[in-house]
Amino acid sequence: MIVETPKIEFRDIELCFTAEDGAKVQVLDSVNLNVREGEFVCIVGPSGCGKSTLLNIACGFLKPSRGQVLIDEVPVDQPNRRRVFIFQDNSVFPWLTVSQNIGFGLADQSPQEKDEIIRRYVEMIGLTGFEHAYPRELSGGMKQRVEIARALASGPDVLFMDEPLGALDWLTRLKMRADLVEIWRQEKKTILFVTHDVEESVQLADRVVVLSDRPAQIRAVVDVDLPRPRNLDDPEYLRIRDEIFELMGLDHHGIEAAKV
Ligand SMILES: Nc1ncnc2c1ncn2[C@@H]1O[C@H](COP(=O)(O)OP(=O)(O)OP(=O)(O)O)[C@@H](O)[C@H]1O
Repeated sequence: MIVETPKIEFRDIELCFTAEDGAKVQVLDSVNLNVREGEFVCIVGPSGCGKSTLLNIACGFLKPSRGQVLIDEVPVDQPNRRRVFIFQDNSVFPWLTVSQNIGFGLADQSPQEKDEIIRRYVEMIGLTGFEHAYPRELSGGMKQRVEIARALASGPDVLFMDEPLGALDWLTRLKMRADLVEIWRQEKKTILFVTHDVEESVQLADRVVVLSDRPAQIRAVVDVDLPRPRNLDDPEYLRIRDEIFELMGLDHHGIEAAKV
């Protein structure tokens, strides 16, 4: 029997912060999770439960109080340029053009290789014609595409994404989700993606990790075994979505009614 080595392994992660008044705040409790190479895993859970904290530990920005994260069987103890973190708040450099932003991390390549990589990612994110534009000339969605392209161009093997579409309007967000699926299909990177949005998680992920209230534990890991691109009217898609809502203690029908 072949036992697959996980790409990312969370082993019994606990994290406590010390608040301003000295009180201990436990954020994560006994989190165990294996992520396979090339897998797209979404993390959902109540606001403030510890989703970002978990990602920050995996990326090496924070040290757990107990347990450890391993990537390729090596304990994570600091950030590494092969693992890129993408935040909700766009952090493209305003003084650089689209091409310069995308090429920013490419110090080891020849000028020809660099141009080729930039061209490839400009095309992939659909910004051909905007190579020389500055971020101030781009919409929010376009800037977020540049951010994703910059991350991919640097050749990471793992992408940590913390609500990367959270600041976008609804329509742009829908489009970006579809684009993200396409980019992931082409690149096959391992992605750990935090979102508030259950629908988004079911559209994107191979598996959805549902966290409990703080201190967060893994309440369930839900497989989304549906072909991509996903049909959002597919009864199985809707069943999985509603299962996750239920796991989070939410009634999807109630939410729909509340929107009216
Ligand atoms: N540096 C810190 N010191 C003390 N407490 C912190 C610190 N960072 C985060 N926390 C607390 O840890 C908890 C988890 O925060 P985290 O940002 O991981 O939650 P989240 O699930 O990502 O939240 P949201 O869904 O609202 O983005 C929160 O209660 C937060 O106040």
